[in-house]
Amino acid sequence: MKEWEITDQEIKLTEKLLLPEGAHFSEDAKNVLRCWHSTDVAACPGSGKTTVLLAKLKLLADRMPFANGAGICVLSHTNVAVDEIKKRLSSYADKLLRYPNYIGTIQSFIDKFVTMPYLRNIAGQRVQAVDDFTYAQYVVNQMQKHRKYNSLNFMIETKLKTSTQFKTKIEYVQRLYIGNDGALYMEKQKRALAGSDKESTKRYKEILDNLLKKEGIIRYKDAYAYAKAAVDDLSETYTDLFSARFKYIFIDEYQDCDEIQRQAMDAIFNSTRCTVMKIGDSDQAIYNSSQDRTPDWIPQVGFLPIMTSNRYSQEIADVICNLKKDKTNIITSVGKTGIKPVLLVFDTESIGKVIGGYISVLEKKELFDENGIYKVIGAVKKESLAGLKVGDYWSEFDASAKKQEEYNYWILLDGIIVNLLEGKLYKAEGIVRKLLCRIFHYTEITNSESGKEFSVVTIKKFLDSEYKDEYRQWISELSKVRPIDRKTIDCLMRQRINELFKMNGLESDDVFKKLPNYFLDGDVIVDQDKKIEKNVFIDPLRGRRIKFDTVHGVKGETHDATLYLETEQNGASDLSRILPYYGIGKVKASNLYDYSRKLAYVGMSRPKKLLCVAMKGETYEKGEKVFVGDWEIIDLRT
Ligand SMILES: Nc1ncnc2c1ncn2[C@@H]1O[C@H](COP(=O)(O)OP(=O)(O)OP(=O)(O)O)[C@@H](O)[C@H]1O
Repeated sequence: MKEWEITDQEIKLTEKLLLPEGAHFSEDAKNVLRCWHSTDVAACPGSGKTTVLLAKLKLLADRMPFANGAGICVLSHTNVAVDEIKKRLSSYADKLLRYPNYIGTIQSFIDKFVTMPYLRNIAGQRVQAVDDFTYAQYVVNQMQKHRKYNSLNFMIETKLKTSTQFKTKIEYVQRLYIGNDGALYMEKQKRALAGSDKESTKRYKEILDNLLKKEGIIRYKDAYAYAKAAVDDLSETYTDLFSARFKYIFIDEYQDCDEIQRQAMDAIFNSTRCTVMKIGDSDQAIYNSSQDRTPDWIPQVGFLPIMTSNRYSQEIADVICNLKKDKTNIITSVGKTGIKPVLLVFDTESIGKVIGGYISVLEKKELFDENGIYKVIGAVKKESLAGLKVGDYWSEFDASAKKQEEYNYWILLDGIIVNLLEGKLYKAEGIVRKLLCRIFHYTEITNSESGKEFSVVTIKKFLDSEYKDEYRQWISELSKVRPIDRKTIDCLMRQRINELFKMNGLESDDVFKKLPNYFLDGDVIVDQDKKIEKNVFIDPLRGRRIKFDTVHGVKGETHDATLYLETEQNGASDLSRILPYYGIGKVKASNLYDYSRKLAYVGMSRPKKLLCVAMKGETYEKGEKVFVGDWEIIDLRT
């Protein structure tokens, strides 16, 4: 790899392009900018990791094209890299986003270049991953079609007779799986249903094998296991191609990679032949669930640190550093501002005052920039979960808010195409249901059972009871149709949607004629910043736009002010679970403690100017002494 020489003048130009007026890169950030060999970069929230990555991309873009047609590869967990390039490096976007460069998500990269080629090789055809239900339908079909599966069929029927949990064979089959020991298991049961050498187990495996080789389908749940096998199967000749095509590889948010993703990255990219830079912060690993056992990322010896945070004040840094695993101090370039973090203490009677309390604090601290970013965030939003959640603080919060892309046919269609190309039929099918929900909405067809509009969940039940075979056939066709492009998929979708309406006697003419123009507008470009304005509270005092979101939703963002809401999961609150990191009580065995610590660390490190935390009275009373001095306490109970 070439160790590029970066002049001071170039750094100055990059600062001008990417940093706020008059700001400079710190010395440790400059070290990263000047480093062109493989290394890990570890840094705290707000240290400018994303900005440094963009700066490196700009420096590389200035040097493109590279010798031998080589390119760069930028991987992350969301498409944020692409969005940031478009927003902050717009004049370089064309150059950076085109071949031979690859910028996208880690999972798509692995699916596209590792898992799917492996499966295609085994199956001799393109493979699609389907949902559990569809897969079980295929399994049951096979069992009933061929006599050799009689013993397996008989075993399942016998078990089903005594089962109180399952009513149908499909429900039962959905829960079957082959364990690591090769035996046949039922989910959540410790004892195998049949050992690995038993006839029914062998036949079950045979069906899975047939479905892969003859039908070209796998269950998406099993894709992970296939990825594992695919990584082990990678040949040197194949990985050599990657080292030749990509000379500079940046893996952002590396802490969020799971075991397989880490193995895949190491197997694909040879860090002695190309520059592999892993950038991350192990304290911000929240992408994998609290059940995930992937060990924390430990940056390799000789890693480059970026120690100074450019986002928040020293007062905020001093209260969040206890949430770091090593609890070391965070130095800030902003220094002390005189604004302490604010704790809003409430109880059941006063929970309704929390948002008003936040607005009063914004007012008191004179934060009323009309372009300011004011957010309210919490870890738990799901309405079906018991316990405190974001919606309890604001009754109009909609946990299922739709994105703008759901309001345009072509964007939904492109989603179907992308997922089919990646072999994710189960995701494509989910989008087909979204699309049907929109069309039912515009044609004013509601669910006759409830009288309400269909949701992606209720429409599944409806399709299943009214059009089971037709819908299955439709989805199966989607997985087989070629080529997978706009024209073909559009044609198939229009035909099937019209058939569905005709069958139901809902519409005899072309239903697309009834859809609004904006829904069918082919020129819509989704702007991530202009998602439908759901979950925005317009404050009546100054008209500030206060956006409600989850902690996951604001990862990587910078706000002017953030209100972090206490929420509950599995019978306890996230804030009570972080008290031990401040010396109150002990960290218990549950992974939820460490997960809550990281969630709070990510959420509370978003604001530039003001951090507010809404805490229940009982949690506050347990940890009262922690807050004395460092926090301004506002008791809403009085
Ligand atoms: N050297 C700098 N001087 C001043 N401001 C900076 C500097 N570097 C970055 N910033 C600003 O600091 C904020 C945080 O930067 P950035 O989002 O790149 O940090 P990050 O390390 O990626 O954060 P996180 O880990 O929390 O996602 C942004 O508003 C950015 O514009």
